[in-house]
Amino acid sequence: MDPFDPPFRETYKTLFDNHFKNELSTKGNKIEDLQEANECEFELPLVDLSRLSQGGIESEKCKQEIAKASQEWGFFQVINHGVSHEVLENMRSEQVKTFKKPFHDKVNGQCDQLDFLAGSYRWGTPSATCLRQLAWSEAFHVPLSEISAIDGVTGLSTTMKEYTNIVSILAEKLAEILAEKIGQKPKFFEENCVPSMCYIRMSRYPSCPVSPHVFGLMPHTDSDFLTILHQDHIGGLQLLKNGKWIAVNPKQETLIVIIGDLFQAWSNGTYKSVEHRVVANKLFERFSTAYFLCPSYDTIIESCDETPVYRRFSFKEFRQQVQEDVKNYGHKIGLSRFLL
Ligand SMILES: O=C(O)CCC(=O)C(=O)O
Ligand SMILES: [Fe+2]
Repeated sequence: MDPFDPPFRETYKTLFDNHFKNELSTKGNKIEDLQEANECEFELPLVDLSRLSQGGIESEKCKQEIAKASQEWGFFQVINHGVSHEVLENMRSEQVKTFKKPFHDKVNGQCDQLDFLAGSYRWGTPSATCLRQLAWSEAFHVPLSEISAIDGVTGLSTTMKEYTNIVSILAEKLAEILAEKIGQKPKFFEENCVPSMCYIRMSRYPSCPVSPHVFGLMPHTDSDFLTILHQDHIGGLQLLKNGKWIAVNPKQETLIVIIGDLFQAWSNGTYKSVEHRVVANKLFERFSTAYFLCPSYDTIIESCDETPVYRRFSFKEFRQQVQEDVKNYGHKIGLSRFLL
């Protein structure tokens, strides 16, 4: 264990003790479905976005691929997305440096010249009642408004600004294409997705000696419109398709697009918000950066279909319901709460 790692073993000692005591009596008790992911015959769609600027039939075909992947997979990869190699690399190296600060400085928000990160640090799962619910990861969860408000004095803040400026344009462009394909107003995102609600999550998954007994990140769906994810070369991200977990293998220079719950509701179930998770790695640490496209709290999510599957709700209502369910049941229930 490195000195900057969160104290997983000490803090969650009771969960570890209970788990391994039970394991001796029941044999196994590991995350039993982990093996399936590698035996996958499917290839996650890969969309070349350079065709969007060609106009005409190529651009139209590209838009159709984006919509099809969002319907069939709720997950796809993009290349030629407009985020340069340099921007991706800078973001990664600044992120690595930040996570390698002493654990207590990260918790107390006392990282040198990184005051804007204060209060944004998360690690583990405070509500976990068993080892399977413990996320073996740490993250900085930073609203865009925090980033834009700071003067770019440090490497990290300048790099984050640069990164989010360009990724937010990409997120909005993809969202507009998806809106157009279901007959919703493409301008919706420009009008409703304000920077104070969109955020970036920088994650680190330390190497995990007790893998496969814990996840890096538990199975979940994203509570936003869509997420743009950049993962490093280690791997571990998986998505659920037809009841099977499928590995999203790292591919250099690609970004991953994940459809969130709000798009599923707004499209009346046409686009899918699928479960995904991160498997902890025994030997290597892993880094990822996720950008979440979210609307303001009072934005109403309502399908334009004549026979809606979900009742209309505000984003605030959705978030409150998720928080309440997590508190009462230990996990998110999500969109099924809003079914008609
Ligand atoms: O780190 C990853 O690959 C996935 C992160 C993720 O799913 C999330 O932050 O919601
Ligand atoms: Fe996610």
